Amino acid sequence: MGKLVVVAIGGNALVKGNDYDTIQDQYEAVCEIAVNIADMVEAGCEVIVTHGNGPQVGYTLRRGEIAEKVAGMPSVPLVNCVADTQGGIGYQIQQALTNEFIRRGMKQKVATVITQVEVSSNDPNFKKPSKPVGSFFTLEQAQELEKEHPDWVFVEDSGRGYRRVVPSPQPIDIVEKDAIKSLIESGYVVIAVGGGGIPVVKRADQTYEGIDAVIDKDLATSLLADQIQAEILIITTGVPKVFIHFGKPNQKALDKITVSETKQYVLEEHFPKGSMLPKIEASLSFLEKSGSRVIITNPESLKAAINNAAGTHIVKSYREDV
Ligand SMILES: Nc1ncnc2c1ncn2[C@@H]1O[C@H](COP(=O)(O)OP(=O)(O)O)[C@@H](O)[C@H]1O
Ligand SMILES: NC(=O)OP(=O)(O)O
Repeated sequence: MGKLVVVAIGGNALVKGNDYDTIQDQYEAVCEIAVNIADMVEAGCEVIVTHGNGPQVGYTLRRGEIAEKVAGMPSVPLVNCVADTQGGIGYQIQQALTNEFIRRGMKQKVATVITQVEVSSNDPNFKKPSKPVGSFFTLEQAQELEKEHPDWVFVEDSGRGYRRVVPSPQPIDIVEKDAIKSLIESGYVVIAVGGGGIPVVKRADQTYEGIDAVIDKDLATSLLADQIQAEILIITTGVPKVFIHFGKPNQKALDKITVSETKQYVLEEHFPKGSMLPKIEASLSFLEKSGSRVIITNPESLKAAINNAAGTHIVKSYREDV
């Protein structure tokens, strides 16, 4: 059996241009990433793919709101928007990967698992929305929209513009973890925990109920990687490596760092809250539980990254890293 690797794809990586990207544009972006994932599978890795939905879930929510306003149709609850994007993006990744394996003459099987992720209804994050979704706006546009919709909250998103935010509770349990594990053991490439998973809470009688939120996909991916005892967690995003002094003239790319060095960089505030920090927190959480290595890189570098030739590698300690 090969190394069990969980690979997360950022939702922003799937939208190339702007709000007017089509579904076909998104499929083309997915197809490019599928080539990189197929390379890893061909190199012998057992792979689970997770993905974000930040832009897409915001668009889906907005479509429902506009349909309600213009045509009086019932709006779609946020939790169902998450489920819709999980299914829609999962379908595209599943088809792109299946086709890539067919082209390569590989008999690899692919399946997407609709994944619920348990959160606590008492999570304090329900009271302070923090997860940016949907379009990017200028400050003036955001102020105008806030006037129009007093219940909407906007934040500045890592120098890229203003975005609406929704509650983002901490993931507690991946409900379908055993199904995901069984599929991997049966030889499937599995797509799971899309959009951070569909947020659900447990009722007193132990049954589940959906709740309106968007879970951070890096945190949910890290939890999944721990619960299925993966060896490596790879978080792909828009940059080939993590930097200190990011965006400044003295920025420096990091090749390999330990958990304790990473914690020091967190204290020195090298990683912004809405972008790189959740990835770093997810990485530390995985390494402090079961994981042995986290790689943060862009999708193009995946194959090189598993051969230690690309990306930023975070390890428990240099001594243990052989
Ligand atoms: N210290 C840093 N090192 C590298 N990238 C950083 C850093 N700080 C902020 N970034 C930015 O954060 C982005 C990743 O966050 P984001 O785009 O929100 O994630 P996702 O790819 O999951 O959608 C990177 O593409 C980069 O532009
Ligand atoms: N759910 C989520 O974290 O999506 P993004 O990675 O697209 O922000």
